[in-house]
Amino acid sequence: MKQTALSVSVEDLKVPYNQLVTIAIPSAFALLFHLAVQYREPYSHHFLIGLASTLTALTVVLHDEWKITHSAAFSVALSMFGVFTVTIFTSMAIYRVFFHPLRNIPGLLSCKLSMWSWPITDWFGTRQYKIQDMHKNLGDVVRIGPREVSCSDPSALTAIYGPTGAGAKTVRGPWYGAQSMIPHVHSLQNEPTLPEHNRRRRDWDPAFSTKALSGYHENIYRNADMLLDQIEKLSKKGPFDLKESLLCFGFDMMGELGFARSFGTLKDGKTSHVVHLVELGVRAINTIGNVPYLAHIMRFLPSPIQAFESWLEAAVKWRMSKQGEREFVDADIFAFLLGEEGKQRRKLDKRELQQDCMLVVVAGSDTTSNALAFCLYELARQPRLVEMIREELEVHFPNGAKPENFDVLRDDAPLLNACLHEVLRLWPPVPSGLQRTTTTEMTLPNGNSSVVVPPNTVVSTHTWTMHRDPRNFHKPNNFLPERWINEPKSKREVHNAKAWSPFGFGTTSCIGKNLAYMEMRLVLAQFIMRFDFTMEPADAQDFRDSIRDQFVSAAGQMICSVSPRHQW
Ligand code: HEM
Repeated sequence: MKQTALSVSVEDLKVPYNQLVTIAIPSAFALLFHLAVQYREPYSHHFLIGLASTLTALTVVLHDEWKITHSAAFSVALSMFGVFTVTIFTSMAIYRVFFHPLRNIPGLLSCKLSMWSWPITDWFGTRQYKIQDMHKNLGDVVRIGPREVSCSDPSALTAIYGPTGAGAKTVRGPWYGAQSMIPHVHSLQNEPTLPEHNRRRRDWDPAFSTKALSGYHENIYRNADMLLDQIEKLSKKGPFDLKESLLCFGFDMMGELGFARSFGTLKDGKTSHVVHLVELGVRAINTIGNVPYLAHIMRFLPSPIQAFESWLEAAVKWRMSKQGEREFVDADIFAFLLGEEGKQRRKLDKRELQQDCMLVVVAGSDTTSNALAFCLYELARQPRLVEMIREELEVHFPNGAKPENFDVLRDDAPLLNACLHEVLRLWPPVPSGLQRTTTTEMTLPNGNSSVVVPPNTVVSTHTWTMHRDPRNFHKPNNFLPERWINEPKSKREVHNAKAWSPFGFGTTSCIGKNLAYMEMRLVLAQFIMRFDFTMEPADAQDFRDSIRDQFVSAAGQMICSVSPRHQW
């Protein structure tokens, strides 16, 4: 009877017994090795698949020497590879679901088995909803990856990001490694260990000191004026995408303050290809951040990531060639990072500067402009609230004149500031968790009990869930700025300010918080005083539906009707 390729017996093939043993022994060892190390070495299966491929290739290459036919060698190789990989994946699946130290923590089966469901979720930007649903249905501590847990109890902020205990010993999670693009080259945000991060952060701090921030006033005023003038111009043609104008403001600000170079988008009246490149690059990097080894492969293939990297390289080269030339600002952030200003404790290499360049552009632009867009989206639907803010601000804008010193907006405009706190609660620009990897056992609060996770577990708190949890804020899905001003009237009006963490927590929290507030206050106050604005319900719904979680939030068009107020 004619044998089919895959049903040949060893005897038929005449594969020498010794050669089979040569293949079988390392395979058996490989599997045992995998079973033994898969928790401590979560990527061991990649090494083993590589080994299987090598053995398979060897079988094919050596078929002459082993005196078996080419097709028989191919069949053996294929069967062996199949058996090998199926065994590894079965062993992985069984281990992850039934024997893993996190096996008792509830989670979706797809998450327990692998990280591969996340790239799809992240490409479509629905991570915040998926994790929120898991917390709603399964509890405060849920398993969102084979070795990853998310916590929605606010006291976990101290446990995970706090300066003492197990939190102080954590390192950045695997997502940050993928952001680095170049292995072992990090931005401040991706620096894996806390001591090294803290050393670097000391070089950044002077760029965000009170003195430095007052040096940025002129830039913020000028760019805010350009933004408002551009809005006035666009408003004459009918409803337009207000979010795009706010994005231009965010990018131009960070270009000037970051490395003394404006992106010039406010002048041109539209976002440039660089802005789109950054957005696409960030979306791609975030998507594959779940599977960090993919990021390092993608770097070598033509992709938005590669194009983004080339742009960063050119931007840093340009800035280094302009040492001492200060067109826009006395001392930009890069002046401190390059050691032109202040005392530099650690000289950064060119590739680290590129990573920091990405951090400045991404962390400082999208976050602030999105927060402003979300705030105006909420206010467009609450004209009474807008009137109340105007009443509050009238004193600072007598007869439409601008205040001489915008610090009054910080010190004497509680409702304006409450709107910003509230929008950062309801629509946090960084909605999901900030991964940390434990290096020692960590106890995570879980309602009235707690959960202990072992070293090498990836942990995070889920900002979106905590901000919209009725146990932390009453009517959590409503935009109610008054909650930040008035004392709760009854026990039912829960207000747990400790759950509010849009800027992260601890020593790695946002360095740009004060700068962001300065920009947002200035733009919001002037916009409200200068314009009336509305959104059609359908446009408002479209905007809301377009909001995506791409580590930093992203959103589609925000079509608004804006008209200058005659009093202004
Ligand atoms: C509303 C606006 C903003 C929000 C909500 C926000 C949020 C955050 C969050 C959540 C983190 C922690 C990230 C982590 O642990 O991985 C962070 C870090 C950071 N942010 Fe912001 N950010 C904002 C504006 C800005 C601005 C204007 C800048 C100016 C450049 C900035 C620069 C940074 C930097 C450099 C870090 C890294 C800090 C470190 O690792 O030590 N951010 N931000």
